[in-house]
Amino acid sequence: MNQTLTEQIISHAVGHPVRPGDLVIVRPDVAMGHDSLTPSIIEIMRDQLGVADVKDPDQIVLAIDHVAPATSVDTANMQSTIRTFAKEQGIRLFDAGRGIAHQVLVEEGIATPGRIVVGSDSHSCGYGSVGAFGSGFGSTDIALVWATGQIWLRVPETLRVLVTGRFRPGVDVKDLALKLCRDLTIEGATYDSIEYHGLDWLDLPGRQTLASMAVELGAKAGIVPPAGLPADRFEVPDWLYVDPGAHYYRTVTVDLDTLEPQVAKPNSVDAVVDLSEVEGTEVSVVFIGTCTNGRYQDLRDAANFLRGRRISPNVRMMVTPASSQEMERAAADDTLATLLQAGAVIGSAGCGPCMGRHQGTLSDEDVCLSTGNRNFRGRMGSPKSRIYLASPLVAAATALTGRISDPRDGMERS
Ligand SMILES: CC(C)[C@H](C(=O)O)[C@@H](O)C(=O)O
Ligand code: SF4
Repeated sequence: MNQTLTEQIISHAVGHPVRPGDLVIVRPDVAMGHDSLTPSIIEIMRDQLGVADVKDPDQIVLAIDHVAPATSVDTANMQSTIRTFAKEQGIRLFDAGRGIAHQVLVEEGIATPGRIVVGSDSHSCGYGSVGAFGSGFGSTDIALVWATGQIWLRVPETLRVLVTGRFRPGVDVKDLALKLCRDLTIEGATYDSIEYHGLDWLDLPGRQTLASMAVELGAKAGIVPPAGLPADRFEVPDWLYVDPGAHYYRTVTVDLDTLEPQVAKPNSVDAVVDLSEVEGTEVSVVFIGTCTNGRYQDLRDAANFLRGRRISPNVRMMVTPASSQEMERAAADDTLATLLQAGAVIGSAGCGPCMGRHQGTLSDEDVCLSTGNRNFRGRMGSPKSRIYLASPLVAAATALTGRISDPRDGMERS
């Protein structure tokens, strides 16, 4: 039977071939919970489902990443609840400072090709970067997985993104992710699984950027075929391969040879334009971080651009590494030092100000250019603030001038 990667993974999990539209019950390999929702998931499991103990502690992973370390007595108490629960149930916990779950589960080899990884977070689609079926679910669904080990799923249709060409200097995978938001819109792939083809050459961080933004198109999952992943870290099961006979209900093509730097304007992820249309817009904050663009390579790109220069005095620049490991790499060479010398503030590894809860919450007056994935009204703080989304390179160029700037100009200068 000819199948997409999505269909292969779900078929393997249920033990028989599935088709789009089938309703199936699967046993996810991993069910992740983080500090924002785990206390309520525990409550649902215990008070509403009447189940005291999780079915399989080895299936569950917990992370304290959203407001980490705690910022108030309330968040501190919620995090204590999570620690106690993890200890008592024998569940693996990545505590504050280790980093964003979506990054940590990839680093730790918990998300691997062919696995089903569900999480209480919409950006769980990012696990598709390693050829897993990663998907976000609501608290009740996750509580059910913890209680029973299982979840029900409707097999999604698969939308194929076919990428040709190569990025030109100054353009990167974030521009591709934003271009897809522009072309498909925020509802263009509702409940689909997106598969990104033509990218066997793309490195893992690039795949993570791309897959993490599948949900911004409404998708249930976003999978990059695992060919080209570092073989020493990721074993690809023999039943998981790109089948030339697979059926995609729709194919969208993007040619990287002609792709320009892209920017999403406030207040929608699909309000995307070529950078030239918003070039010169004044900003007060630049944020580099998140599960989309907070990795070493992102910090490195910004540092390379800013080396030996100071950011504009009109801008505050926040840099939040996605994990302790990524932060360590940035500290081991001159990446962190370069960013500090340029005037950046470095936050503790985690989600940082992405959701506006700490480490750089935006004021009424702020206009932010962020490397994150969402720019809804009030996303990073005040509902009066405004957020533009772009690549780390555009973020660095913008921090330098205090206005949305094209990194290609700076590259020519240096
Ligand atoms: C807090 C969490 C439930 C939320 C999500 O599901 O995505 C957050 O991570 C986000 O990015 O908005
Ligand atoms: S970094 Fe932002 S988008 Fe990613 S999980 Fe954290 S809050 Fe959500």
